[in-house]
Order: sequence, then structure tokens, then C-alpha cells
Amino acid sequence: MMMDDMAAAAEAPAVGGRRIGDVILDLQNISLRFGGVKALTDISFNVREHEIRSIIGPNGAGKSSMLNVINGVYYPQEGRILFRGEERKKMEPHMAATQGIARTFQNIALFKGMSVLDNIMTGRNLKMKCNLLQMALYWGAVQKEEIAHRGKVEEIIDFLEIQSVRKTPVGQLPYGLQKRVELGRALAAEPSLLLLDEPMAGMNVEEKQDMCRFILDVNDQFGTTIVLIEHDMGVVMDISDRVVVLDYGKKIGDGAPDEVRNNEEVIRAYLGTSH
Ligand SMILES: Nc1ncnc2c1ncn2[C@@H]1O[C@H](COP(=O)(O)OP(=O)(O)OP(=O)(O)O)[C@@H](O)[C@H]1O
Repeated sequence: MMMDDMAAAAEAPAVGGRRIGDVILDLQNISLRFGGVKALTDISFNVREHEIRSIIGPNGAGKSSMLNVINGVYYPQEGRILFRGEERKKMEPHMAATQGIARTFQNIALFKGMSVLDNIMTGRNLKMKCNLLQMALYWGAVQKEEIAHRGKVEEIIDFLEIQSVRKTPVGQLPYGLQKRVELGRALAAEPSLLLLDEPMAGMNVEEKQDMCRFILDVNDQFGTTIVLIEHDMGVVMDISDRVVVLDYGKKIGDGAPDEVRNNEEVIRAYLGTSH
């Protein structure tokens, strides 16, 4: 092994069978304000390729705001964002999607009257090449493309073990399965960075276990980097490679689950809260 490779290997720990790679997202001194409200103050942390990186903190700590900064929904007043080494200038959410960043939401955002399959298909929109004119002129090509996309969607349906409900309107499914469909829609975009906003909120123990397994499988089998907001500490400590802790918009902890668990400031922030 060359010296450079050895240095890189030392920096990039192997977790399970996975190799954590280079930094792909680097957030430097991010501050975000809404009028007089300081949602985020001088926050820096990074995300490495293939890792599961969790953001935790009490209510109102700034977790969703941080996810929205990563996603390009909010642009911070201060700080730098580097994605794959390139500094990000002002951007729109669809630009994040074209860069390979997908997300799920705290509250399910699916078309309730549409089937599971069609909902997941909406996640392929960006991948579709045919425009309206081509649709009118080259029906054969459009059909071919549609078949390819459906194939991909069927793969995701198999992966998430929801074959039996593929034609069911999403609104008729139990909550846990709806959350799984939402994950499927995000996966349909074949993201390299997947942002999950409380994927286990409101789930029972069994549903949480299933969701944990799927998150780990996505990370493992597709190599997807995952940034996760989650309130369930057991889950966070179990599945994360590294955890960043926010409190009142400030970073109070950052590191491996064990480090964070034993951090005095983190323990103090959580005392007296329901988390
Ligand atoms: N669009 C907005 N306009 C004004 N204030 C906002 C907006 N979004 C968030 N805030 C404020 O920013 C702060 C951080 O909120 P944020 O939703 O990011 O916290 P959170 O950690 O995700 O909380 P929760 O766990 O309750 O979802 C809060 O004081 C919140 O009221």
C-alpha cells in the first residue's frame, strides 16, 4: 500500500463491510436566520461518502432547517457549502435533485389517491428524457423509456418488499407502509445522498425495525450516503456512523455514537426533554 493510500485508509474507517469514503458534503460556519430568529448559528460539520450521518437535538434545535440548507430550500446568510469539492452558489431545490440529492419529509408527502407504483414513479421524473414534443412525435421511444423506468420502479418495490400493495392507493395503507413508499419514491431518483427527515416518527416498534433494516440495506447495497434526522435515540445510536448534535441552533456535539452519548453538554441538553 502506498503512503497516501495508508493515510486515506486511516482516515476512512470501515464500518461493517462498508468503506467510509472522502468528504462529499462540507458545511462550513453556516448561519441561517428567519427575521430575528436564529435557526442556525455558525455550524460546521461534514458528511463522508457511504456514511450514515445523523442530526439530533431537542425540538426547535434547527435540525429541519439544516436539512433544508443541504437540500437547497434555504440559503444561509453566512457560511460555505461544498458538495463534492465544489462550492455551492445560490441554488433551488430542483438543483439539489439534479446533483443526486433526494429527501423524504417529516409529514408524508405522497399522492394519497395514487397507487404505490405511480407514487414511486413520480420519483423518476428527473430521469425521464422525453419532453412533451418528443412524446407527441415519437411514441415508440416514449414507450420504451416508460418501460425502462417501470422496471427500475419494480426493482425498488421488490427491494422494499411492497409487491403485494403495488396497485393499492397509498392513502389506504397503514402509516408505516406509507413511510416506506416515501422512501421508495426518494430511491427512485437513484440519489447518491439521501436526506431522511424523521423516517421513523409515529411508527410502532416493528415498523421501526423494518425501516432501520431498509435504511441499512439502502446504505449497504446501493452505497447511498444518508443524512438522517431522528428522535429515537436507540435507533440513532444503533445505525449511525457519526452523529451531530444541535441545540438552540448551535452545534454542541459531533462524533461517533459513543462519543456523543458521553458528551456532558449533550447529556445536559437532553435532561428534562422528552427525547
Ligand atoms: N420558515 C421559518 N420561518 C421562521 N422561523 C422558522 C422557520 N423554520 C424554522 N424556524 C425556526 O427556526 C428554529 C429551528 O427550527 P427547526 O424546525 O429547524 O427545528 P427542529 O430541530 O427541526 O425542530 P423539530 O424537532 O420540532 O422539528 C425554530 O425556532 C423555528 O421556529
